[in-house]
Amino acid sequence: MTELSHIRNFSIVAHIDHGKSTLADRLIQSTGTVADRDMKAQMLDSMDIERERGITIKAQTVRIDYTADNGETYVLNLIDTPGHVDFAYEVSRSMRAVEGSLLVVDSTQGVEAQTLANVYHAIEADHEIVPVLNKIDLPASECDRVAEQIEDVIGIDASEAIRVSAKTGVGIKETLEAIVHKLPAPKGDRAAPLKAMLVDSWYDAYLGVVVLIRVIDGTIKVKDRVRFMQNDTVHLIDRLGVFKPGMLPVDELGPGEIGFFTAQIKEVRDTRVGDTITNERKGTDKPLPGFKPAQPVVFCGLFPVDSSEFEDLRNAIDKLALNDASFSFEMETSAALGFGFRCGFLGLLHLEVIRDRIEREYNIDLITTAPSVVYHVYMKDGTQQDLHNPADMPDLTHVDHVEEPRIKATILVPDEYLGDVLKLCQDRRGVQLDLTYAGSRAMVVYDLPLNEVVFDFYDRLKSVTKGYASFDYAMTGYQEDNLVKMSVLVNDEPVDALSMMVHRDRAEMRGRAMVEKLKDLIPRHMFKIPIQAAIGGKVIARETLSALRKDVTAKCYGGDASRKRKLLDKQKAGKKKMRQFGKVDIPQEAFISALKMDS
Ligand SMILES: Nc1nc2c(ncn2[C@@H]2O[C@H](COP(=O)(O)OP(=O)(O)OP(=O)(O)O)[C@@H](O)[C@H]2O)c(=O)[nH]1
Repeated sequence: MTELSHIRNFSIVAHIDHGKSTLADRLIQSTGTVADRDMKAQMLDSMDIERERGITIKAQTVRIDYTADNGETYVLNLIDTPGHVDFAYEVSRSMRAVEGSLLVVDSTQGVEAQTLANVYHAIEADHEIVPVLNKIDLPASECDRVAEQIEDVIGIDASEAIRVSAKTGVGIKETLEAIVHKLPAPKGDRAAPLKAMLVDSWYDAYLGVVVLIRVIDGTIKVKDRVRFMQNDTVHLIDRLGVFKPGMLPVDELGPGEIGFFTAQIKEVRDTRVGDTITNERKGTDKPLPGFKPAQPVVFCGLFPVDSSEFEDLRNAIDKLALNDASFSFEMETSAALGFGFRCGFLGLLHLEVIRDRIEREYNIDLITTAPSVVYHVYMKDGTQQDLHNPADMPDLTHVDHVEEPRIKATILVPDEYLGDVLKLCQDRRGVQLDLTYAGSRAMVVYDLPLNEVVFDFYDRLKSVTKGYASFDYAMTGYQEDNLVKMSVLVNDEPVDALSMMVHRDRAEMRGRAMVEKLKDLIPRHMFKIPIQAAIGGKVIARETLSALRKDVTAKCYGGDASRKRKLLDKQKAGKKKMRQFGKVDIPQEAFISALKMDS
């Protein structure tokens, strides 16, 4: 139990790659929280995939004991927050558990789109913010310019920004002192009934569900019976502790403290982030304002390439979902792809992470169908349905109108690429909301349909700006537009996995691009194959794949059966990565490639 005046709770906000994890590592290391020999670079990024991609996904936390220059020892609780736009929701909720933030900006780069997005979460959570200029060891470091930019663009005082090199350790002591002296101590009442915030939870193979909490009032001890107020369930605390960063048991957690407990909870789904935890008896009657659960916004189908792996895929998805309440799934059958799952994700990165993990950790080859957003379809009979899969779009004659989700996108980009960025946004049906300059960088704000962003917008943005643009977005709401389902027919058979929702004005262009691509991607067969794009019954684009003139086996001399068989076997092996549609084999890459746009 630590006195409130000696606790500081904080998070670090930064744009990707500006050095958040490196700084966290330094703070942990310099305070002796982890012995040097145990120090692995980037302690806080626990999952392999995160380490490989260098991004932090799951919020983690660590308790640091620091003896300040005034001789007093403080407990500093750092909650690590994810830096990527898909996980904005996790950022905002973990911010509510702390009182302050270090705002880390790479002094060779300056403020980026995610710096802004994340610092706004901190401002919204009423944080005291300490600016930190990182990477001052690099020759390209421009602290004065970047400090000025922080003041101009974000509007907070950066005159006392701490100059740090998380790499060499310069400025780390100053950072620790600033945490103690500039960030406020938490408030709370020890004598009040228990009130704790459920900050995060995850599944551990040995312990079951581990719950991360921030105690607001009262105390929590092992063997306490606690109530989850939103869920209205009661659990017996069987283990209580803090992260240093390994799990260290404690007897009690009091106001202002951050720690974890386990209570024989089986599934992450039984724990709602943002829930208020109180005593079973004589608990508080004033729960904390709850968070809204994260809603999946991007959906796609995941199918095993080899249909005999369906059960393995089910097993993999079940396991992944145990630890990720924001990932949703249901079984789906596709005429073309067989049995699979329709899955919902927070965004494209989330999708990629899950797909990679299934392929890598569970060794299952997947076909991913086009990512789609959730449309609101209003029927003529006055009913409304949420459309998660373009293949399920009702017949147009019954549809009154369709609404699609829109986003507000903020893009920061060096001047010289601005023209290309504006063109890209315009091509994606964007409406410009704002354009301002901060030094030699432009900040553009666009209202865009999420649908136009989900597939390859990041890739396109990166390529037209040579990687210099940064991007962030937030959902703004739904808006009606002229949206229709485009189906694709190969050899007169509809390929449901290639259906997509498009804007009517762009349908022909998209249809043409799609059939042209498919013509290149589908190998020639022994017969002519028409490839068509259609809206309702109307064909809007058509290509024909001509027939193979020669039999592949024709080259073999008439009687040599074994050679002939070898050749056919070889063909068969090549077919493994193909799916059959009617009489036509379509290679797996065709599904992804055909959906990429070249605009
Ligand atoms: N030269 C120099 N490099 C640094 C410094 N701090 C971090 N880096 C490097 O910058 C890169 C990004 O640092 P990270 O700590 O992974 O950045 P991050 O902000 O945690 O990134 P995400 O976890 O992806 O959000 C790494 O290659 C670090 O080694 C510094 O002070 N000086």
